[in-house]
Amino acid sequence: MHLLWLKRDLRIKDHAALYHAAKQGEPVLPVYIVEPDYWQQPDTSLRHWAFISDALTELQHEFQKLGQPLLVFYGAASRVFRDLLQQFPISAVYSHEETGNLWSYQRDLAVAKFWQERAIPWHQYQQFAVFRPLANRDHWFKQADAWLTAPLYPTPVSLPFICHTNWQAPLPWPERKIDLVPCSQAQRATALSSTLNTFLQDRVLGYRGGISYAAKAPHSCSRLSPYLSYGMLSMRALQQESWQHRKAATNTKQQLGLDAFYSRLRWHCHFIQKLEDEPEIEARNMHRGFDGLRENDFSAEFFSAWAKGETGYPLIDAAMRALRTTGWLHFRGRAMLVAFASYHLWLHWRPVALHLAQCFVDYEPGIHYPQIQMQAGTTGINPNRMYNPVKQSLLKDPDGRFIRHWLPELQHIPTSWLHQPWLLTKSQQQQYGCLLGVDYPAPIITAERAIKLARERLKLWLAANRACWTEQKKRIVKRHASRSRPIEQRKRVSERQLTLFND
Ligand SMILES: Cc1cc2nc3c(=O)[nH]c(=O)nc-3n(C[C@H](O)[C@H](O)[C@H](O)COP(=O)(O)OP(=O)(O)OC[C@H]3O[C@@H](n4cnc5c(N)ncnc54)[C@H](O)[C@@H]3O)c2cc1C
Repeated sequence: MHLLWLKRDLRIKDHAALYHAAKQGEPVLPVYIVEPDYWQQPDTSLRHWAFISDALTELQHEFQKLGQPLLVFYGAASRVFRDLLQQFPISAVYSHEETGNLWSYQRDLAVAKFWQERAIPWHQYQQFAVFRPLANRDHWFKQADAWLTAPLYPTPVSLPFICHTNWQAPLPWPERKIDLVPCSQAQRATALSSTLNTFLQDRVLGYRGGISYAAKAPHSCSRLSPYLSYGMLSMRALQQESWQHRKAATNTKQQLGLDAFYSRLRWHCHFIQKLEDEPEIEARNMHRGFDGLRENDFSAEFFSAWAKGETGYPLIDAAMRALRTTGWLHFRGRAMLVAFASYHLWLHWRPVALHLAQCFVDYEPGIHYPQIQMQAGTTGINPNRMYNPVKQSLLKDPDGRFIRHWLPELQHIPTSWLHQPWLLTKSQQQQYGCLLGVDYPAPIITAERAIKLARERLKLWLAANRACWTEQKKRIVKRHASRSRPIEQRKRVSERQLTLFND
């Protein structure tokens, strides 16, 4: 009998591990494990669980139709496997490779040892264009193309029955000592097909012009991230389906939208490959030359204001409060929150990353940590993007729709003052029903002064640490930078990530 271990791959379509486990007609036992230790990690939250538990319910319907229901166990993976071995004649284990957090990396090492000691093979398959191991990035684009355009894995038509299921919805919630307040408007796992269909058929028309505008983004973006993060949707299947739509598209807006979407999808695997190649970047600066830069300056007061959406900068606060309520934020909003925390507030990226990881329903470690480091300026290969919070506000929420929605206390302030409410006189504040420091915070820092200070700090730091700089940078480019041709064939090496901001 084959054991199918489901992790962040909660689907049956284009499922390499299921396909291989079932292809000889051998009985397959599908198992999901809720690991209590995992749910104590500081980058997890019950928002993730709310989505996963619905996804498991959906998946159960699929497995029941195939003939063998899904089993769910609570406990440490090795302990669950030990118990299963006593009940079932398991001859091999099948799963997808997981590029998770440091905890799941260590867990997988322990699990590998467990099966090895029992001489039971554990077959792991790629679920993204992420290669294990990858010597360097010279040929990654080509390899990724080949992988993403390869045929999808067929789904078995049926599975031999082994045993009845051991659970029914709703599954018990894992325990967590401290957690965020629940997310009242989160995306649901049950909405996958409507999200995908409305996007490809209609919402993609607004993708190109809408994804960076705070008020338009929730509708214009695909909103497929949580389905990709927990593997309800296969990345390869999505790429191929969107490509088919692109080929059939006759409307220019639709073509441009699908082109932009298709290129964004590419960044998914590109970023996950970074964490796969260097799992330590979850906790350490990608460029070690930045070690020590911000560690000793952490302000708990600034962090708390930022994390609650109470900095006094309307666009920043609206973005954080939207995220806390919905569990989602568009790319530009995420980048801006990290940049503001890193440069204006001079906070180290690690606590910032953990807070956001808990907030995002779509938390995907492989995208999250490399993106956080990029926005915090610790990769050594990306430009420092210090967003001006007022300029961004005027550009990306010009009529203040997003700000007014998420900061109702600013509702009656005219648009001309909305982006900088601190410029209102006392009597204007009274007139518009919003007293600064009472109804809405006064700015916790002065943006211009904070950025000047950040620039000076960086300049001094770079001057003092120049010696180790170039060697480190070369190492990072070789290991992590995207390129369509090998380094030797290029005149100038630059991170193509820049294209992410051309919208
Ligand atoms: C600091 C920071 C942290 C982030 N953390 C996460 C995370 O934990 N999980 C996550 O899925 N995304 C993360 N992103 C990337 C991006 O913001 C989200 O993928 C996107 O906003 C999700 O919404 P969507 O599915 O509607 O995106 P769309 O614009 O519709 O894009 C479709 C898909 O392409 C991929 N994608 C899009 N943009 C990027 C990008 N810049 N980098 C990598 N992949 C991308 C995602 O899989 C996304 O679902 C982060 C970005 C930043 C700046």
